[in-house]
Amino acid sequence: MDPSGKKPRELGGSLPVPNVQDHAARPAAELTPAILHRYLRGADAPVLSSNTTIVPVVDLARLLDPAHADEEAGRLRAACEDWGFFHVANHGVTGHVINDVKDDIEAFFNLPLAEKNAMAAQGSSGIEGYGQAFVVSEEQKLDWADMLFLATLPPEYRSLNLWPSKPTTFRTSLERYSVEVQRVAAELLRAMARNLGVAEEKMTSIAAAQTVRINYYPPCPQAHDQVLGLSPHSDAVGLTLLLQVSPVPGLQIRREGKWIPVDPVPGALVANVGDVVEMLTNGRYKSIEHRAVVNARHERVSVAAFHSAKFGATYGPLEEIVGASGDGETPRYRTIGAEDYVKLLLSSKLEGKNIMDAMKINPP
Ligand SMILES: O=C(O)CCC(=O)C(=O)O
Ligand SMILES: [Fe+2]
Repeated sequence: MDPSGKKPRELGGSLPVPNVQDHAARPAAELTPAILHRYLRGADAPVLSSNTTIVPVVDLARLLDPAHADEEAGRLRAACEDWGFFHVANHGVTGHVINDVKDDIEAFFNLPLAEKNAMAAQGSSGIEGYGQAFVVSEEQKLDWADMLFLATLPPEYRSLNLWPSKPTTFRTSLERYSVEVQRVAAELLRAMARNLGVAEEKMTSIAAAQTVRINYYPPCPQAHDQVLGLSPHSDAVGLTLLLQVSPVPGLQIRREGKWIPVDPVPGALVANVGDVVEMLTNGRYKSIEHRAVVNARHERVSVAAFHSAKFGATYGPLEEIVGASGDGETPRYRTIGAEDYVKLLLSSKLEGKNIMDAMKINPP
């Protein structure tokens, strides 16, 4: 553990891969079988259509209103225990802040490739910047997406050299959005702490740091049903808040062996419990596997804001849940320093719940 709590440098990196937006922009004939092969996967579990299963909605304004807080907290508890995913309505992030960040993201991805590549992640120096993360072998199937991954909070964790300076408003728009979303995360975590009967700080501390992953999924006219925009994974963080920038569906969650679409709800964010909350709650709240599919004709953009503790913290089942001297539930996860946890994450392929499997002890 780094007692200074500073952001460590060499945490691990990702292998360089082709730019997907560039592939998609070229004439179809240039996308040869040899190129496409790196993206093609086999068939998977069936997808339920969105009108058969309804993902829960938590209304943040009601959660913060004493007249409705208890009822809404019950909804939040059920969503965390049973789903791990929910829409957040009335989150209070203004349309203005959201539209600005949307416009600036669109303008960034419309820049010529060379200008975007100037923000590219630098080899093994981390996974921040423009490109693709979590590519650890040449054999691994690739995702049909490019991304811009940036540490946003606290400000001292930022690598500003990788923050686009074009469009000129990008940095201020992203900063404003990131602060607002961190507030939403902290409010949700505070309500979760009350539901769990643990000290608020134990949960809100996992919104102290934030990274943002902006996913750009180009259309995939060939074999889009055999290609994924983002491989199945669970988020290795505390709490994720996702903005589905485009009206195009793509996000799916794994539930009872099926993939369920979580289609964009105008004005709402999508929240999901991450692996760290699963560990802290000793498995009461589950971090659910999810993926993104691609569309044959339409591009799709999403912005995931990941919240976690600052470096220097440790992650493990909370004392209030497992007891200080083994008098509570049996701990089902080991305890690990936040820095070692990030190293474990960055040395792994993005695949299912592999990080959680590495953290499990005492299976039930
Ligand atoms: O694009 C999406 O809807 C999912 C993004 C996601 O799961 C992630 O960035 O971790
Ligand atoms: Fe995710």
